[in-house]
Amino acid sequence: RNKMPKPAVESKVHNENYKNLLIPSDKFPEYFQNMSRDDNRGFSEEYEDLSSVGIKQSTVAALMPENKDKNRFTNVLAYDSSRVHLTTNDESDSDYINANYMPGYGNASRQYIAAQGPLPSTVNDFWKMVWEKRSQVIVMVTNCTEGGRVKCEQYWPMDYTPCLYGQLLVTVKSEDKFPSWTLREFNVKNKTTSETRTVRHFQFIAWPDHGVPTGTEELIQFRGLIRQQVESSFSAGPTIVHCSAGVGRTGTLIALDVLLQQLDKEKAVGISAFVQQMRLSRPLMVQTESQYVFLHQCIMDTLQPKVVPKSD
Ligand SMILES: CCc1ccc(NS(=O)(=O)O)cc1
Repeated sequence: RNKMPKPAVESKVHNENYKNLLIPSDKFPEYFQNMSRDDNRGFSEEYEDLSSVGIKQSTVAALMPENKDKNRFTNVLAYDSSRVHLTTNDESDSDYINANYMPGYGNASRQYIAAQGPLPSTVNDFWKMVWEKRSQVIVMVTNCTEGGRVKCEQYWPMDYTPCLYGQLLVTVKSEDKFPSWTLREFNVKNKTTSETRTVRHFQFIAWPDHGVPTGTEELIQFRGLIRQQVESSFSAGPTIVHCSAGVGRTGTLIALDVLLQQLDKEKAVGISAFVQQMRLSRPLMVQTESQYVFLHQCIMDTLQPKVVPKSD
């Protein structure tokens, strides 16, 4: 039988052994190039392999009659094993919210909460979660409406007038708009105890649903602002990240934050392994192949920053 001619450069980087393992920084450009071959064939195969991870887990709470209307999408339900539980006043109350704890870098557990964008009927539950889990950072990676469709209820005041959400009085203290994101600071006062906290809101406004931002730079910069804030706020609870369904853009942002920490500390990244880990906690995390490839592009652009031509 005619033997296939050996490829010009015998790739030592892309082979089965690397699947699900760490890719060393110095090997990443060649790895990326190999996975991109034949119209992203390597990425497509690896992403397809993720499709069954975690999907057999139970969602009993999400499907209970009193909770069904708390889910924005019938096919994006919180797994029982990792879901966030709210306190209840009595047996009749429900502890359910469509939100799951997510691991962070280095197997740190419960570093994030991945949540769907609040519905009109779940805005008070969302603020109750912020308070009870002592979260001080909320990351929103969607607009409230996109293409004329509601993606998320606006769960904070429209102006500087305080609004009451259940027992929590929320006041907007500042709002700073930038081309791709808006930064807000909320003052949250618990009416029952009079305790007051500051919660910071980071909203990325340039990320189409089911897609990716135009370039990697803005999202990498946005992630840097969040990382800076998280690392300066001690004794805070999990960082809450949400979009509309709380899986595609939310999963991609959380993965970007963890993988850039891994790259920094280990000079290596395991993208497939972390996406698998997230999918054991919430379905569809990193919802599209384009988002999966985008994560790899973010690592490439971090390793090989684009040179901006000098203007004369
Ligand atoms: C199928 C339901 C669904 C709707 C929207 C999204 N996108 S998002 O998770 O980025 O908001 C993901 C899944």
